[in-house]
Amino acid sequence: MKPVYREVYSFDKKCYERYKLTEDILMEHAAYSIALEIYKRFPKFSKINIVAGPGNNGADGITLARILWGDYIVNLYLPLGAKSNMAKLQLERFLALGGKVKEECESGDVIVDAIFGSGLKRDLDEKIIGFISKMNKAKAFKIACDIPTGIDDKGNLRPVAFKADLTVTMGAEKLALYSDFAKDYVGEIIRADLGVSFNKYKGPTKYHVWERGDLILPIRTTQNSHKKSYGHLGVLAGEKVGAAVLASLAAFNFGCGVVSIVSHREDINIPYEIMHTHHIENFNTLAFGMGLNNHFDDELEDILIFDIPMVIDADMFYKEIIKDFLKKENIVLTPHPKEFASLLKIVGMGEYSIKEIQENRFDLAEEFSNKYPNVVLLLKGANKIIAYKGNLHIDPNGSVALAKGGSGDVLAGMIASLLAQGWHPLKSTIHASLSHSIAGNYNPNYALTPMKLIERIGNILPS
Ligand SMILES: NC(=O)C1=CN([C@@H]2O[C@H](COP(=O)(O)OP(=O)(O)OC[C@H]3O[C@@H](n4cnc5c(N)ncnc54)[C@H](O)[C@@H]3O)[C@@H](O)[C@H]2O)[C@@H](O)CC1
Ligand SMILES: Nc1ncnc2c1ncn2[C@@H]1O[C@H](COP(=O)(O)OP(=O)(O)O)[C@@H](O)[C@H]1O
Ligand SMILES: [K+]
Repeated sequence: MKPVYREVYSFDKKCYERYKLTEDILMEHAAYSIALEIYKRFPKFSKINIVAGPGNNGADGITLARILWGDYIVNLYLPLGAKSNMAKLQLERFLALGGKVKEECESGDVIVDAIFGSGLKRDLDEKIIGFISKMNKAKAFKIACDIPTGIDDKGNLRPVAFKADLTVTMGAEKLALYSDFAKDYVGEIIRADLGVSFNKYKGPTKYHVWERGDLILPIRTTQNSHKKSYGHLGVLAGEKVGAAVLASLAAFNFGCGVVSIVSHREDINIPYEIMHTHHIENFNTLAFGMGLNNHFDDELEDILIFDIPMVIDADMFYKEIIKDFLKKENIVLTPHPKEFASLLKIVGMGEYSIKEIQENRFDLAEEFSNKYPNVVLLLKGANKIIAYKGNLHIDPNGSVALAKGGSGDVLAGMIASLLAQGWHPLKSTIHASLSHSIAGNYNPNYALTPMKLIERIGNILPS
């Protein structure tokens, strides 16, 4: 689990004011950390093209050009000139070394984007958009300095961005690097220290990114136990029974001792290992909403009274009664952006389009969590956001292979499985999400189906 931050200016300030470092020292470390990646990956005299902007992101790029000069063929471009004091100083140093600023773009082995970093304020203009488009088309290894140019502090594209293979981010990782939009642009992310240990640089944060190595699986440790030691989950089946079947099978494969489908219909086919009942009783956990439509509408008041953990999904986010479930403890909500829009409307937090939800995912998840601190919210997407007590936990480990009907039903079943096995709602949600993401990394990425995903839950190796 690694901390991420909305901004790092306050940490840079701490370096200057408390630790007596200078801008020059920080910048030297920033540029040197990119140089190290180039030294590691490319032989001497490879051709390195560096496009530097007018501010301190550009100054990092110019510093890099000076460090590499003599060891590599360095082409430095300054399409907007050098404007900040540091950019001007770094340019003087580069020129003193015999470096030259190029006018016309050449092909190369590496392109470094140091146009804009954390200072991006508005949409890029046509000239820069043209530049970025050329850089993106070039056949070279692409490195972004701090953050790919065009991605703003919320992680949105303004309106295009540099498509990096590697982002070397300065000081601490920024939350913006983990937006759904940024996922196709950041490439591998490496954090650079700026002259003091990360432990001295960083501060407290509400934002954390979870990695594969953090995964905890529900490995059984007690031989003297029986099926009910691992919980009895009830999954409500409504109009689309398949959704409940997928959730049930996922829960069963993820360790839940007994799983039952509750349905008022007789004519449904249920896999042999899943039980079928008509009544909601004897469960220690419930999952419902997936494929439900209006089935069980008359029973939702009664379900409210049960004092057991619940995973609430899909169709439930369109019903007014959802407000009452939010007052309970041990509730996990798993909306996708459209369902989240409906939920926000019902609870009076505003009317948002799906686009607006996606552009404000972090803010809205945090706001919701502050309003409903008892509830765990998992907002689905390319990078899942899990919000609890105003903190955001981000799972960026999933892949586009999961973009298939039924993936979400599997996820709901997996969370419910861990709840049924007695785990805390936040822990259940984080580790079910990580497992779902890891199991969902499938090659070829168009061919994953929910049934294959369920099968793969059993093949995740403990880390
Ligand atoms: N202490 C620090 O501040 C450090 C900063 N560093 C680097 O400095 C960067 C931040 O530097 P700055 O604050 O100077 O910001 P940037 O260099 O990211 O951008 C600021 C400049 O770009 C212009 N600008 C912003 N948006 C624009 C747009 N859409 N079109 C045209 N011009 C636009 C601004 O007017 C300003 O001139 C970081 O991303 C990092 O790379 C590192 O060297 C480490 C230390
Ligand atoms: N591009 C993607 N990258 C990573 N994960 C994705 C992507 N698209 C979808 N997912 C994940 O797949 C699941 C899809 O859920 P959902 O849309 O509710 O599907 P369904 O309702 O059909 O089961 C979510 O967990 C989501 O985070
Ligand atoms: K950049």
